[in-house]
Order: sequence, then C-alpha cells, then structure tokens
Amino acid sequence: MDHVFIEGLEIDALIGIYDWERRVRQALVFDIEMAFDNRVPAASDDIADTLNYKAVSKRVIEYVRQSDFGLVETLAERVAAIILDEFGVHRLRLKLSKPGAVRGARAVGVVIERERQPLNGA
Ligand SMILES: Nc1nc2c(c(=O)[nH]1)N=C([C@H](O)[C@@H](O)CO)CN2
Repeated sequence: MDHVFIEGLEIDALIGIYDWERRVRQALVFDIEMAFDNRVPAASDDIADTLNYKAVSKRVIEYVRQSDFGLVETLAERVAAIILDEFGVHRLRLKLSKPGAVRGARAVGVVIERERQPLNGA
C-alpha cells in the first residue's frame, strides 16, 4: 500500500499532567503516515485526487493549537480520529513526540496505528 506522510510537524500546545504544564505551551512534533492509493493522482496529475498533505497539516495544526489535554495518548487518539473521519483515510500510523519532557532523552511520546471502522461494523 502507498502512503502519504507528514514528518516533523511542530506545533505548540498546552499538554501535560503537572501544574506548571498547565501554564506554558510546549512544542510537540507529529510524524504521520497515512495509507492512500497514490496511483489515481499519479495518473490524473490532479491535486483534487490526492490525499492533500497540506490540507491535513492545516487541520492538525488548527486542532492541536486549541487543544488542552493531560496525556499525549489522548491528543494522539483525537488527531488520528480527525484524519480518519475527515479525510477518508483508512489506516494511519501517528507518532507524537514531546521533545525535552524527560531530561537526557531527545524526545518521549507515543506511536499509534489506527484503522477506520466500517459503518456497518462488518
Ligand atoms: N505515557 C505517558 N507518560 C507521561 C505523560 C504522558 O502524557 N504519557 N506525561 C508526563 C508529563 O506530562 C511529562 O511529559 C512532563 O515532563 C509524564 N509521563
């Protein structure tokens, strides 16, 4: 299966479980890999046939900037659901990194893989 990806998308957000984290915005980094059949846009050379990575990025930025969760797990899950529901993506892998959250580590965070559930549950 082909993919469309977004790598190193840096977005500031309110995130974290500690009191001080409720008062400052922190940088988060998203790496997102979305399954998509790229043969159709390759044949038409038409942006309308693509999974438009700019449109997905704009939506993720808009959502994450106004978000306010404790856990990176929660934010990762919500962003994955938006991409699956709003962009017709069937499967994705999303890595959410929180750089500098743990001294000595370049980054910490989560990786999730999600699939869109069929409407009839089949
Ligand atoms: N699995 C997780 N562990 C931790 C999280 C988290 O969101 N998921 N968050 C924190 C703190 O907010 C930390 O990032 C502050 O440095 C600790 N562990």
